[in-house]
Amino acid sequence: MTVSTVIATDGLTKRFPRVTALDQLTVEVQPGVVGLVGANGAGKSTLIKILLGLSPATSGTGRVLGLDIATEGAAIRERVGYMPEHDCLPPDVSATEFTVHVARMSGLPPAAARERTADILRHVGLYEERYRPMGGYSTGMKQRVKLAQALVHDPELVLLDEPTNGLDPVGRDDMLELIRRVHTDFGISVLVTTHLLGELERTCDHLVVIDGGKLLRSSSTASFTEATQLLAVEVTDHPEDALPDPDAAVRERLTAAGLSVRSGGSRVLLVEIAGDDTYDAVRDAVADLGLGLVRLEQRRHRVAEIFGARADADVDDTAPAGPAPAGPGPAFGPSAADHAELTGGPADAAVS
Ligand SMILES: Nc1ncnc2c1ncn2[C@@H]1O[C@H](COP(=O)(O)OP(=O)(O)OP(=O)(O)O)[C@@H](O)[C@H]1O
Repeated sequence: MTVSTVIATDGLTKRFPRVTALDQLTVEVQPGVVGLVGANGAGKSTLIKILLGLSPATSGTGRVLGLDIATEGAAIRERVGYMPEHDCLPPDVSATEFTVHVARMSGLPPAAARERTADILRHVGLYEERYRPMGGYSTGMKQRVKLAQALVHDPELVLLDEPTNGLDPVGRDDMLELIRRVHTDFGISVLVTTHLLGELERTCDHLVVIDGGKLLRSSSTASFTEATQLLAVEVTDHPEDALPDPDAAVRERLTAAGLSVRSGGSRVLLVEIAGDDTYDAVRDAVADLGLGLVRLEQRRHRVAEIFGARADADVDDTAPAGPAPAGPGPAFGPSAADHAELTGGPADAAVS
C-alpha cells in the first residue's frame, strides 16, 4: 500500500445468513477515477457500505484514505462522499434545500453551506430547477442531485453507486462526463460502480471487476483495451453496382493472398495482421475491385471479453470487439457492445 492509496482491502469477507456477498476481497485503489464493475448481486453496494463503516465485515480488514473501516467510520464519512444507488430524495423539498441540509449535517456553517450548494448544483447542471420540489424531477435530475449532495462537503473521495441507473444513452454520457470532471476539476478521487459492461471504458483510469464477491481482475483500463492483432475492414458498395457482394469479393481476394479473414458482424471483415504489409494488401485488394474503404483500423479488446462475450458479435461502430478468450463469469446476450449487462441477460433494452 503506497501513501496515496485511497482504498485498500485485505481478505474482506461479508457473509449474510444465506449468501457470501464478499469473499476474501483483496484490492487496492489509487487516486483517479476507478470503476467497480460487476453483475447485479456481485457485492458492489455491500463493499461500499463496508468501506463507509456503515456495515461491519465478517472478516478481513480495510482502509479508506488510510483510516480503518472497522474503527474510524465517522472519520471516513467526513472525508468521503456517497451517492446511494436507490432513490432517496424527499419529493417535497427542492434540490437547494436538500443539499444545504446535507452540507449543514456535514458541519458547514449556514452561509458556507448555501454558497457551496449553489456552486455544486451549478456544476452538476441544475439551474432554475434547483428551487422546485424534487418530486417533479426527471431521473437524470435526481441523479445529479444525488451526485451534488455527495460532493457538497468537499470530500477527498466519492463512492458513486450506479450513478447511470435509469438514464437514457445521452443522460448516461452526460453523467459519465460529469463524473470524469469531478476528478479533473476538483481533484476528487472517484470509485464508481456499474453492472453495464464497457460503460466505464472511456471514463475510468482503472477497473476492478468482481463476480460473486470475488475479485476477477483489477488493472488499468488501458490494459483491458489493448490492441488486438486484427484489422477491421469495411468497404463501400461498387459505384456502378458491378459487384453484387463486395464483402465476399474482398474476402476472396485477401484469402487468395494468404490472409486469414472472417466476418466481424454487419459489413465488417476481420483480417488477421500478418505484418505491416497486411495494410497494403487490404488497400490494394479494395482498390483493384474498384471499391472504397469506409474503415481500416486495428481492433482493441473490450472489457466485455473478460466475461467470455461472443467474439464477433454485433459490435458497434466506435469500439468493435476482438476475439474472446474463454473466460469465467456470466455469459451474456449476442450484442456485446458497450452496454451489455452483466446479468446473463441481453443488452439493456434502453440502450442497445
Ligand atoms: N442486508 C442484506 N441481507 C442479506 N443479503 C444481502 C444484504 N445485502 C445484500 N445482500 C446480498 O448480498 C449479495 C450482494 O449484494 P449487493 O447489493 O452488494 O450487490 P450489488 O453488486 O451492489 O448488486 P446491485 O446493483 O443489484 O445492488 C446479493 O446476493 C444480495 O442479495
